[in-house]
Amino acid sequence: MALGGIASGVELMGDCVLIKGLRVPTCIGVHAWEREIRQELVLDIKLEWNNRLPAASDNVRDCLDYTAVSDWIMHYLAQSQAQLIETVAEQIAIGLLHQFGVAEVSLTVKKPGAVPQADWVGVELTRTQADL
Ligand SMILES: Nc1nc2c(c(=O)[nH]1)N=C([C@H](O)[C@@H](O)CO)CN2
Repeated sequence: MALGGIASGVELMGDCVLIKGLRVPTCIGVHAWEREIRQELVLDIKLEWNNRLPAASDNVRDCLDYTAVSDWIMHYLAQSQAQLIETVAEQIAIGLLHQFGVAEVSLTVKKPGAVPQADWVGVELTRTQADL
C-alpha cells in the first residue's frame, strides 16, 4: 500500500481523491420487473488520501489510483443483485475501505428516474476503518 493510506500512521485530514458521476448499469430494485433488467446508478465517491506524497514524487504508485477505484466499483456492480441502493452504498463503502486501505470513504448513490418527478433520488453515507 502506498503511504497515503492508513499504513502511513500519520493522520493528515483534508486531502482526498474524488470521482464524480460514475455511471454504472446494475441489477437493482425491489420490484419483480426490476430483477429482469439493468438500471444505471450514478455514484459520487470521496476517498480520504494524503496527496502530498504523490504530488512530491509524481509517481502513480504513491497515489490512490481513481481508475483502479472506478474499475473495482464497476466490477462489483456488474455482479451485484442488491434490491436497495442502501445495500449497494454500504457494500461498496466497506469494500473500498478493505481494498484500498483508505481511512474514510463518503459515497452518494443516485438512482435517476426512480421517481420521475424528481431530478434524482439517492442515499449518502460515510464509513471509516472503525466500521470494519
Ligand atoms: N430508500 C429506498 N427507497 C426505495 C428503494 C431503495 O432502494 N431505497 N427502491 C425502490 C424501488 O426499487 C424503486 O426504485 C422502483 O420503483 C423504492 N424505494
